[in-house]
Amino acid sequence: MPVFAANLSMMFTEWSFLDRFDAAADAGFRAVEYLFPYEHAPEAIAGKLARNGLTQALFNAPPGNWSAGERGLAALAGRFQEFDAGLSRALLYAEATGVKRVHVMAGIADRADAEADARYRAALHHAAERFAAQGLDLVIEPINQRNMPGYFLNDFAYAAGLIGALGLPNLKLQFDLYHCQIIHGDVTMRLRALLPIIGHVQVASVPSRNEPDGEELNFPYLFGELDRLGYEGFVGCEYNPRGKTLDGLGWFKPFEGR
Ligand SMILES: O=C(O)[C@@H](O)C(=O)CO
Ligand SMILES: [Mg+2]
Repeated sequence: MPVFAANLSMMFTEWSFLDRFDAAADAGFRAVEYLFPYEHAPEAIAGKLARNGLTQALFNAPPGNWSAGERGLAALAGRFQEFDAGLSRALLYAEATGVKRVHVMAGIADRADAEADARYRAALHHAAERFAAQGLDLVIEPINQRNMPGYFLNDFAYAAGLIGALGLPNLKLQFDLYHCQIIHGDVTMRLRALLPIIGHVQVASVPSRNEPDGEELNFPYLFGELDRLGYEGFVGCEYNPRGKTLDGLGWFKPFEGR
């Protein structure tokens, strides 16, 4: 059965960020993920993980100025120094939390722009080498244009081609079923084809991005498919609860404590 990681940027937001760790553990989660840890001291987060017996499944490297609309720096011109400083910051939190994979975002840029493409490849190469030295995977995630207009990495085939072309053993795909269904559909066949390069999975129902319990996707089938494929990584629960987080955990009952 999949090992689910509660996404603390979206779930348990009734609690303050640091209290979300306790709430997730009390609800039966054994792992957590979130977008960004950087407003909190690494030791504070490490303490919460340890006290609750939680595994840190994933977080994102600093994305630039998020509140100003930036969504990563890897493909952007003139931002390499800031990008690299962000990697150092992520590595600090990786060491404290024991996380084994970090999501590096591309940024808002035109994928048809050959210079942006070259910058993105060079930045990923650099970041993957820095991460490898600390035993970490670097994951990249195709994101749909409805949620993130103008985001550079907006296609699963392009991401897979890039991972293949760079040939870096620790560069992997973050396969968010929600984005895959919106961008392409045919989720099961893509999971099957891309399994060898998948480093992390995330889920939410489509189109609402609420609990993974229905709408366009058949989650019991997809969770079973991850098992049949032998996927051994985490499945991040990156959804906005319809109401209170705890009231929406019916879908999770069969997996509690795993
Ligand atoms: O799917 C998403 O949006 C996230 O996984 C992310 O990392 C960027 O928002
Ligand atoms: Mg995602």
